[in-house]
Amino acid sequence: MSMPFRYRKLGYVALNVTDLDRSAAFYTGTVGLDASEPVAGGPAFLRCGSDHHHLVLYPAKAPGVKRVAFELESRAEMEHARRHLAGLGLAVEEIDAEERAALRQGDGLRFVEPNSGLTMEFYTRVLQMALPFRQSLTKIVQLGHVVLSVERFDEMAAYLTANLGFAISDFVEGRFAFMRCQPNPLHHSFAIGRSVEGNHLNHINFMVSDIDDIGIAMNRLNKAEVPIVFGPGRHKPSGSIFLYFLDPDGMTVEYSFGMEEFPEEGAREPRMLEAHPSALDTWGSVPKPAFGKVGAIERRVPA
Ligand SMILES: CC(C)c1ccc(C(=O)O)c(O)c1O
Ligand SMILES: [Fe+2]
Repeated sequence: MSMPFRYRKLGYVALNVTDLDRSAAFYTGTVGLDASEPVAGGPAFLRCGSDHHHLVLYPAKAPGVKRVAFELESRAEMEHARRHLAGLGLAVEEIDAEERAALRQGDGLRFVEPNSGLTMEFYTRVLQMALPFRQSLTKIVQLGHVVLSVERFDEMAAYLTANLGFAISDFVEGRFAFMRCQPNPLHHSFAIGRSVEGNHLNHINFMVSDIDDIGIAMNRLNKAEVPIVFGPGRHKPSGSIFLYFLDPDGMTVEYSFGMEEFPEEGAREPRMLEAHPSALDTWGSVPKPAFGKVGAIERRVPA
């Protein structure tokens, strides 16, 4: 499997939200992230680990994904990526000094994935916070993955694997492709689903360290009247136990516990799983209609 440059991990997701204070309060007070700075007028920098941010909220007219950012292993990998992306003919934009300072990042480049219109960012250095993530509400251990619904499903899966260093871990036939950013071991840090109604966010995921976090979250969310839209259940592809709910704009958020990991060498081949409800939940729950529906992919205006 070719690796044109080496990823470290899914770094952060930038979301557009229609009421910044309401969403910041939700992601801290209900989801359990910590704010790294006072929210003020935004963006709001939220974290679930030592990095300065894993979720960045921007005030906007419509909810959606502004960009998805991946951390690369080193500055040398950043150079490899820069050259590789230029060779693909992508217009690569360096993040300017002012924005890098606001993001507390040492570097960063952005480009648009041509099939989905998603802005992707690569970076290597982000401020490490002095105090540990508090896990005050639930034991979130990391930002897990992002899933998009896209019309050019086959083309995007082919593009990401042929050109951007992703490897397919599993398919659900014709419906979903789950991808790891090599050599990160997680079954998927990014996935796409087939859409017939435009390109949009499906969900973002936070991984928790304990199965109890899933059950406790279900009761906490029900008490707070947060709509639960799928689960609890267990995903066949990664083996994780999950619960999905809606944020104040109707965007879908997932908590999950446990996930298959892949070695860098000798990883198993991707499976083609039958498109059957039990491939998504072996426990038998089915998604509510609001699952994975809200969140436009922001179209980037070139500088
Ligand atoms: C239903 C969604 C797209 C889904 C399916 C399977 C997994 C997994 O195996 O972990 C997910 O994380 C999902 O979000
Ligand atoms: Fe997921």
